[in-house]
Amino acid sequence: MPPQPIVEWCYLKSVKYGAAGVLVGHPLDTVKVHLQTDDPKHPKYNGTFHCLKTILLKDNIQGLYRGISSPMMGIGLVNAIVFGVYGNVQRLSEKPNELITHFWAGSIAGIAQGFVCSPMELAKTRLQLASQIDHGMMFKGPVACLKHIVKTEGLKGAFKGLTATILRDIPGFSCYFVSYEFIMRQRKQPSIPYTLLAGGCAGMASWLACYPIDVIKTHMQSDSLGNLAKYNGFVDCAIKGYGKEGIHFFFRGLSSTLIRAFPMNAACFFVVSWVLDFFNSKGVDMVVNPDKSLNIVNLENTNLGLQTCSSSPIDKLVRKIITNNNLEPSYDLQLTSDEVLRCSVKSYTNTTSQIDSERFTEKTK
Ligand SMILES: NC(=[NH2+])NCCC[C@H](N)C(=O)O
Repeated sequence: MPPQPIVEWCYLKSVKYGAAGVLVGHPLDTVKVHLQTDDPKHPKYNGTFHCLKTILLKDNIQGLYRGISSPMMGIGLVNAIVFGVYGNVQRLSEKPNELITHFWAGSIAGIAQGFVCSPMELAKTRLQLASQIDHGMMFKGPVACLKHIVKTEGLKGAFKGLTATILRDIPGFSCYFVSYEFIMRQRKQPSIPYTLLAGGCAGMASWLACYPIDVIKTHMQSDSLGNLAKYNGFVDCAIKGYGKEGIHFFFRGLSSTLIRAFPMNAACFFVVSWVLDFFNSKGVDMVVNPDKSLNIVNLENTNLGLQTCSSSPIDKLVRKIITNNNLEPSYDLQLTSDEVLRCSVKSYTNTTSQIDSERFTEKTK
């Protein structure tokens, strides 16, 4: 395996493309938060589109984009933690290709990102609902909002909703990765549209798995600060919400979440698989056999356990390696098994340190 510039790379990519996803998805996130916190006795909104329209008419496009700076600033870090932790846990486990491993790796990633995600979403939620909470106080941005919270409530205040965030994201991310893997495994060579479909479905499945906990999280994070707080914690919030409105409480805002989840996560997985493709094309390993034939291990689909939609035909890849290693570029290429490509090199000038047979055997085990 290559060393870990992967984290840096993923970070830079996810900042860029994560930000694009946030830009597209934020209005529906705002709708979700408003629907979740609407008063069931005197509802202001009667559905996703009504809510969208009402906010637009009242507050303009600004109303829908309020609070966006928080996920904009945090999404890169959150995604880097999610995909970095998930990938490494999955890769280093004993059975990296079993679905159950993806499940555990996703859960651990969900816990790890919670510590950044929770304050990020706290600021986001409070900015989105600015006109209704904090005495209608308008903060300049997420940093000003969190500063105010830390000043009045202490550091603990900035982590309001942490338990709910982690409890949401354990099922959220385990379901996210398991469903993505499962859908991708239905195809031998997933096309680009298929990869987008898999990512979109994984996003929707993950929100279905954790939505009621997300409702509680939003209520915890939009609750008044200090002594004025309505809820005494996660369980108290769930009981009070259920008591007030029954099971319906846990599902308000679900449709806007699902609509948002599809494009957002289709794009997210697509970018990730594209980034990994880049590494996979470097992660091809090879060994020169005593008979001067060359074995090339195609690491595609093993790196970070994500299946990729490779745009680079293996043939091109092999050519690159051959030239990079100053090998004679004419070769016969044949597939000897799913993972191992054997190509005989007519002649070669030198063997670089990249070529070592032990790594080869380990990877094909
Ligand atoms: N419930 C979850 N956290 N699911 C994972 C999806 C995360 C993704 N960034 C989204 O907001 O759609």
